[in-house]
Amino acid sequence: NSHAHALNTVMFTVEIRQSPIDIVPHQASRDPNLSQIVLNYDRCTSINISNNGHSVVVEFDDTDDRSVIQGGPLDNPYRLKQFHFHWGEKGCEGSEHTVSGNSYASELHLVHWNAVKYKTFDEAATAPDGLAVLGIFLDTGDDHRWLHTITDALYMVKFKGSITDFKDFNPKCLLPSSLHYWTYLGSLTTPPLHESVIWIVLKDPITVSEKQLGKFRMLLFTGEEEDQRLRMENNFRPPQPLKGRKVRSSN
Ligand SMILES: CCc1cc2c(cc1OS(N)(=O)=O)CC[C@@H]1[C@@H]2CC[C@]2(C)[C@@H](O)CC[C@@H]12
Ligand SMILES: [Zn+2]
Repeated sequence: NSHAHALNTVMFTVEIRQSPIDIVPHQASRDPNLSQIVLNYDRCTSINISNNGHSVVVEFDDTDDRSVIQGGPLDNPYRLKQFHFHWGEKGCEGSEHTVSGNSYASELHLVHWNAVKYKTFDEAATAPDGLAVLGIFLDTGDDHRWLHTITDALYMVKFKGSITDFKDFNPKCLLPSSLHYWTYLGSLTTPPLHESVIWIVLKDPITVSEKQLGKFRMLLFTGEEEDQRLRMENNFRPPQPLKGRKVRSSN
């Protein structure tokens, strides 16, 4: 009958490489073939900052290879497209990846795409080697010297759907001192959860103050026209099953 027919045409996607994950350092394998990652952000061009209803996003001009990440697990340079953050409602949780079960207060994702193999970001976002996301943990402590450039702009993008110019910001100022990393094959952490991300998670966090982090929590999930005002917080996905994947560690 039609019901049985409908059932056997339903597509089931098998999810085997979902993100984030809990990273257990002593279970990660040191791979001598893993070179250091190289970030060429010196000619990067930020364009705007926006609230997409999930996070606050800074977008870059990705029409050429002016800002790329390469080396490490990557076979070719990947172009910087955007960065965004995930955070909690209180300091003890907010990151997406955890380390031996421990969360950080926030996590920064620098998103790059494989413009050598794919024509557009959206096409790359559905390919198994399409995206490379550099994850950086944020710890709470002293003020971060450069984060104010971003937190001072957040009041301009309070509502979902708001966007404003954000020029000449170089994300190099958000990197920790060491580029040691863990790497594994994973996915987007929000729907449609495409399994298209080579994750590179830096071992060392950067430090920001509670005051600076608090400014992210004044953003809203909701738009200006909506009567409900939902504070943007806890926009992180919990760790997903490893399903036999290997996490590799840089030297
Ligand atoms: C990696 C950063 C990123 C990209 C995308 C999402 C989420 C993302 O953040 S995360 N945390 O790095 O996974 C969810 C929406 C996705 C987008 C990639 C491009 C799309 C798949 C579009 O084609 C349609 C929906 C889009
Ligand atoms: Zn993210």
